[in-house]
Amino acid sequence: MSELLNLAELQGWIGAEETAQDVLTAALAERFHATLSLDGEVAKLGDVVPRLIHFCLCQPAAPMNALGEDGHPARGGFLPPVPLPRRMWAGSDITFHGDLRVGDAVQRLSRIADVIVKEGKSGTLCFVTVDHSFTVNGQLRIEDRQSIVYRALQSAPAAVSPTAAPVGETVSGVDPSPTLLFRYSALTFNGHRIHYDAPYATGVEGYPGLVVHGPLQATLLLHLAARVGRRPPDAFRFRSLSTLYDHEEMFLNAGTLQNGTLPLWTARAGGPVAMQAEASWQ
Ligand SMILES: CC(C)(COP(=O)(O)OP(=O)(O)OC[C@H]1O[C@@H](n2cnc3c(N)ncnc32)[C@H](O)[C@@H]1OP(=O)(O)O)[C@@H](O)C(=O)NCCC(=O)NCCSC(=O)C[C@](C)(O)C(=O)O
Repeated sequence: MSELLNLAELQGWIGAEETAQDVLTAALAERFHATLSLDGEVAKLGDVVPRLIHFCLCQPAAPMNALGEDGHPARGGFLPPVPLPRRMWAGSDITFHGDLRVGDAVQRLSRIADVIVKEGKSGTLCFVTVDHSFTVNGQLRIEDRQSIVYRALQSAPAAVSPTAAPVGETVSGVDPSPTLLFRYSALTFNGHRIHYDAPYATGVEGYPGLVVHGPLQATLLLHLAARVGRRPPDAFRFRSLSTLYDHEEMFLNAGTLQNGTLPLWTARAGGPVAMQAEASWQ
């Protein structure tokens, strides 16, 4: 384990809670629809909105002087002060109990559920698990268990599986252009520089390009699942296993829908699985 990490101290954050409020506006619904190139009509006041729009809601609006070097709010407030600078979204496990609609006043309660350290092939990994619940008028709509991973700057590039991802039964290509990445960052009020600041992403964090957001990949996969399953899934979970960058086309793949479950994954052409996901219907 890295000498910098005091796990017992970081685990003192377990149980910390934060609440946030937001109103789901027609403007957000329209911009989300446009950025994700979704089919159908844009949701209007009172209409059900597309799933995973909740990633755009209740985001912290830290003042400029409260940001860390990576562009996220500095750690040590709600999130534990993990002293490993490279932050990535590792995965999420989401259950939809109901729909969100344009005009909803949404409340998010977030709680630090766990902090653990693992030794990965690329070096020390610190995983922070955050449980979010989204309610409207006191009614639970979404439960979302998010896993964030932190890594050292000097850690080796994550080992990339030599096995190319299989090609799905349904495949769709997306150009993860800097414009798409920027618009998604704006939708989610995410100042993380790895997605839009190429000199920082390559020179400081050592990536070969701008990093494609985990939640963007997840949202694109969920909407592919909704097309294959002919309705939005009731649950969705994903894990980011390798990184995708802006300079290579990203492929969204869906496997075979069986017993109400659909495997999904993203990959670049000839590359390994980047995000592994599963959509399920009750
Ligand atoms: C995390 C990396 C570095 C580990 O890569 P590695 O080679 O070091 O790990 P490993 O040796 O394969 O595995 C070590 C252990 O970690 C576990 N593990 C391994 N991966 C995961 C995962 N995803 N979720 C949960 N567990 C994971 C794995 O199961 C194993 O556990 P074990 O020892 O108990 O068997 C590597 O998997 C990787 O590079 N993943 C891609 C991450 C990514 O691209 N995320 C999306 C973009 S970042 C983003 O969206 C940011 C945003 C939106 O701005 C934001 O800040 O919120």
